[in-house]
Amino acid sequence: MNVVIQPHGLQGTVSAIASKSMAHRLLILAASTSAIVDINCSSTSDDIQATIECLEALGACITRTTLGYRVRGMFFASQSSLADTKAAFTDNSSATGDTPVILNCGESGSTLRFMLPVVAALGKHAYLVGQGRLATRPLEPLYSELCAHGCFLSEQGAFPLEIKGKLSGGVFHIPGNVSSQYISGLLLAAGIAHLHLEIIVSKPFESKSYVKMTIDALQQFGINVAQTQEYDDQGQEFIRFSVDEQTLSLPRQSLTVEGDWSGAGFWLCAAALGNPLRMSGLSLTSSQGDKAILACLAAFGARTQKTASYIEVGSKALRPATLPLDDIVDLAPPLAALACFANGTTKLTHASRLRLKESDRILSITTTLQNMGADISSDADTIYIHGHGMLTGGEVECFRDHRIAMMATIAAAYAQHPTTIRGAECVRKSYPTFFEDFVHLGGYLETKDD
Ligand SMILES: O=C(O)C1=C[C@@H](OP(=O)(O)O)[C@@H](O)[C@H](O)C1
Ligand SMILES: C=C(OP(=O)(O)O)C(=O)O
Repeated sequence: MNVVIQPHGLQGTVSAIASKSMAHRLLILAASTSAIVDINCSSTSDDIQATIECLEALGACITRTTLGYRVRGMFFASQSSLADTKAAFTDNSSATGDTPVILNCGESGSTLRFMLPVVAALGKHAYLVGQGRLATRPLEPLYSELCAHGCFLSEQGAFPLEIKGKLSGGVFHIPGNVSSQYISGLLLAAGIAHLHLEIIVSKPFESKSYVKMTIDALQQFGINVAQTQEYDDQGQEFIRFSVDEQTLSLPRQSLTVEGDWSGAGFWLCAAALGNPLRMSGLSLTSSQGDKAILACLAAFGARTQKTASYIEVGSKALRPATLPLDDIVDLAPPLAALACFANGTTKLTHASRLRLKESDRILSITTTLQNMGADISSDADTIYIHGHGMLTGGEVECFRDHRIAMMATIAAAYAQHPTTIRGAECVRKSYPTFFEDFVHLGGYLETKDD
């Protein structure tokens, strides 16, 4: 799908979609019980759907309800005591059977990096497949650590990726600067398989709030994760996450997937460019690191107002900012778009892991915004946006990357001339209703076939 955006400011109120990061975690945990768990989740996406399909292939049954999802855990048996997930795990021979299952992770890095340890925890034999850039996104050292702890995996870098064996507990070493999803996946696996597991995470530890989200999700299922800060023999600091052998317990009531700060970042940055815009459904006490968008907007000089029921952002004269991305990597696209409209040089630092996403996002951000008239450059770890208070508009590709399509759209609404965005359907990965919300906020859009 190609869309043509005419310059026209956005205004009004929009509700946040559900956090796909939290949806993955709660769905995986609910699916690993012997019970039925209701999860309130106001929206879905291709990535959430990929996780659901993998969990169904592993034996869970997940149906869409008016409020979200009803999950019947993979160890559910009508006669079983709902609380006794551990016994179900041990007794259910089909859970450790050797008949391979095929798990399609779509383009979702989270799904792949969570499913590998989860499948290993279940002792299942599986072939994981996926699309787009997923096969070549890094798996090291999760891959080697799984191999060192009882699993066999086929060669990495291509699909299908076979995994078999049963994950054993022990100590796992993960550097903190490749993907926090390795740590989250292992913690989920420990909760599911009642393992004693320790993860030593070396510094720098980036995207750490995503691990906090995992710990919060596990806590909702009664699993506690201890976290300590320690020093090795050379005096180097590291973080140790430890999980004892614990059994998943069932939440007493239905769970709720909170609003998504990462997707909200696009609308909140747009609000700093023109008319005030309000967002509902976002929690200020969320563990999502991307709630730091409000601090980033303040650094640009935008006006932000927080109330119990909504967040409002309004424009003021924008100034450039220097912002480290290490804990807010998914906010790079909207922040880069916003910086084009400030006068002066914005630096988005600690950006190197952007190269490991659905596209090489340092390349896709700079190319896309350049094609819309931006003065932008990069080196290995920083994006420099030399803002001139305007963009011209133009014609751009999305690199099959949802966050690039959404970045181009908000930038286009405030550019001087129309912008054609090619391949805009990729927003489905995280935010299928993005263009509906854009139109609801007053955006001018035409769809155009090739
Ligand atoms: O755990 C998660 O839900 C995510 C972790 C982050 O990835 P990395 O830790 O690989 O940077 C983030 O970019 C991704 O969109 C979602
Ligand atoms: C990188 C992302 O997700 P994932 O790693 O799950 O593919 C994203 O949503 O921007």
